[in-house]
Amino acid sequence: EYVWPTKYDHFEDMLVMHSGYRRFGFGDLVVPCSFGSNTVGRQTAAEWVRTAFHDMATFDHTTGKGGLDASIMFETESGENAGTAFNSTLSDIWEFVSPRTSVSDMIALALVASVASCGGPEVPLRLGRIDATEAGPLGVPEPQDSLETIQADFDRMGLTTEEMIALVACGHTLGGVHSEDFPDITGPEDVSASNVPKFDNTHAEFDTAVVDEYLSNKGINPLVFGKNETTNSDKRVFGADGNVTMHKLADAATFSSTCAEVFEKMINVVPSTVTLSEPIQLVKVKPYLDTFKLNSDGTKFEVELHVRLRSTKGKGYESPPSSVTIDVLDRKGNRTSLQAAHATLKGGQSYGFFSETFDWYLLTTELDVAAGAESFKIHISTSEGEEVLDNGGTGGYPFNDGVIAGTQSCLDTTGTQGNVTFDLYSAVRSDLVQDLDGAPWVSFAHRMPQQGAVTPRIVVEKISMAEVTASVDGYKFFKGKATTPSSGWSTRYDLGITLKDGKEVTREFIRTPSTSC
Ligand code: HEM
Repeated sequence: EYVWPTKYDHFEDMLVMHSGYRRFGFGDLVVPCSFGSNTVGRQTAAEWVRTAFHDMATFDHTTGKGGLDASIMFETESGENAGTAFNSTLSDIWEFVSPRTSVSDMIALALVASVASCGGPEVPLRLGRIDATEAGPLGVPEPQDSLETIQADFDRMGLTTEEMIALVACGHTLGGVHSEDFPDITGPEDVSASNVPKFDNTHAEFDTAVVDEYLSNKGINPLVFGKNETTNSDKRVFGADGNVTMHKLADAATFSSTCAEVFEKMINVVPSTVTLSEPIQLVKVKPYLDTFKLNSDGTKFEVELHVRLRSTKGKGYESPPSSVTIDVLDRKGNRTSLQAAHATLKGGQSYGFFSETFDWYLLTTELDVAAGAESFKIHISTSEGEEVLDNGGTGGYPFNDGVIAGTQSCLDTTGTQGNVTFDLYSAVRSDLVQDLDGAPWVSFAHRMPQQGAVTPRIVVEKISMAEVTASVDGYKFFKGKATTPSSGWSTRYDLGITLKDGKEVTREFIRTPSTSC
């Protein structure tokens, strides 16, 4: 059962909240499938799918090396990765990379989002991929390769002939071949950005056209019907088992379910040292503690709390609850019920792929610092009765009032050329200060440019904080300094304390401040 918070909460947000209230906008780049963030002759959704394949295609199942590990970042100059698609995909996902999101997990998400946006099936998404720090071996099949070579490549990746056929057909239902990168395939007559012969007549629809056109021997796929037989690799691949698999794939439902299976298998091909999470499940009731801070005189906690209810047909609260109440437990054992209101901006709803809808409730309140804030439960009243959610049986959703982000945190741009310094403050509950094992800390995620790659690397630095003289009743203040290249100033940090009994209390994934010191 889901217990809040998890390190993948942010990922689940990116996966599902594409429009409406509190949208994350990751899907915008591939919506609609035919355009997205396209430029002439380029289809972003197709590029994202191709990038996932090329990154994964170097896997060797005998050594467990390679696979979806973002090593493509360092391999874009190699011949088997012709075209600008890879760097363009990596630039697209750049701003979403964080200490909680590896580039390789983002590539997997990119595939899932593209397939969804183009009308394809839901591909389950597991997380936990770890990024390579250098180029891996080569190994992406190329159009001029013989069937034996291509089969040997897929065999090395741990995929059967049937899976090979399906994966190529599922991939090549989108996009086409760029004349600028493959003039030998498209012909020398018109080599231009806009000349991109497509794999089928519906290149922006995730459908069986690529299969149908192949089977009827009447189509436009440049890797099937190309004048140059040498580069007709799709023709060789599709016919590898005497068209048995292609005939199966001609059925729309089979095509859809098979593509979901082989895509899932493809994005889960990871180095043997990586353990992936369970597939991300959409959470039915999810809280967001957006603000939890001390007011100016330190007597109150200022709280802004959202609750997101899934309202997707058949999967959530289809008719709006009559009330959503937050039941707050203070440190003295007292409970207070506070009513959350349906959010009003953009109708208080957000939307995702596969007709997902969510309804948002908001509570803005102040709580007494003297009483403390332990945890909260969520009460939801519907026509069927009242439901009390206690965070998957844990007794409540924690406020974690042991460590609070200091609002004094600020950005100092006057430092060394090209760098910025942050003064980061935390408030630590006074009764915990005597139990500290070492100083309170900041875990700061630097976004460091990396040589040979367009995507930065996340380097996490643990910084000790020192006590400052200011304090309020119940809390002591600490300060730490982090310096980072100004190009990567917008990042995240965690605050934490380690107690003598080994327990850690943290407040995580805080945005760096933009106000100047
Ligand atoms: C034998 C294996 C394969 C070969 C030889 C091959 C070859 C190619 C070539 C030459 C292109 C044109 C690239 C460009 O001009 O930008 C292409 C595009 C593409 N490939 Fe493959 N491919 C193979 C397998 C796959 C697989 C397994 C997938 C996905 C699962 C895939 C997905 C795509 C997509 C989506 C495009 C369109 C890209 C765009 O329009 O920008 N390919 N492929």
